[in-house]
Amino acid sequence: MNNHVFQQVKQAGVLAVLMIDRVEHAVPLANALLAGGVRAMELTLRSDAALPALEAIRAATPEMIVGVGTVLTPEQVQAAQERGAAFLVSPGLNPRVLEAAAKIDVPFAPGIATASDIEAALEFGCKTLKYFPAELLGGLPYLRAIAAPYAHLGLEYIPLGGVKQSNLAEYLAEPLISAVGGSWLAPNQLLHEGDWGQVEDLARAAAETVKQR
Ligand SMILES: O=C(O)C(=O)C[C@H](O)[C@H](O)COP(=O)(O)O
Repeated sequence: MNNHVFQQVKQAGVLAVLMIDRVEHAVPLANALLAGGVRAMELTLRSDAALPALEAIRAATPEMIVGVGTVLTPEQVQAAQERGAAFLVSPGLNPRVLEAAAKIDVPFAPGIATASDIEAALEFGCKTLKYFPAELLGGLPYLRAIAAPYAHLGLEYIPLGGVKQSNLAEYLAEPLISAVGGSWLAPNQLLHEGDWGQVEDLARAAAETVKQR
């Protein structure tokens, strides 16, 4: 599977995970993240606004790397790719969905929580995997344990779920970690209040931590 976009996500270091329910929030939000130094984001398909938001962000801020998350069906793979998603992510691993992504060569990071999940992902050539829900599964000690047998394969992981500014540096210091994702960068409350200044501040703090990597 086509994995080069994940090298760009790795360089970005952090991935802002967003639940956008109003398309008009999309561009100011992307601008605030970029102003703070965060240049990768994932729009989750949990609302109808996600795909129109993707189009709006791509048109207004081409420098932002925009992926789509919560991709649960082959139809969603197609729809996200048609609108220009740079990469796709899912909470779990669905072979039908991965097959659809492989067919059209769109980079996909499936969710993994066990060694069996990692092996299923390998079947589809995925090299960057989403470790979800990272903190509840046991954080880095658990990831190191399940990743160890596959160390020679060069897999990299994006932890999501319970990661925030306070544990960001710890995750980024681990060589298995490609980039770190989470919703802490753009909490729903700030979106609803349109507090883009605060989003920019959160992004700046995260970007500073990435620089010290
Ligand atoms: O549905 C998906 O595809 C997702 O990406 C889910 C997110 O990974 C988590 O919701 C992020 O977890 P928090 O940062 O703890 O809020």
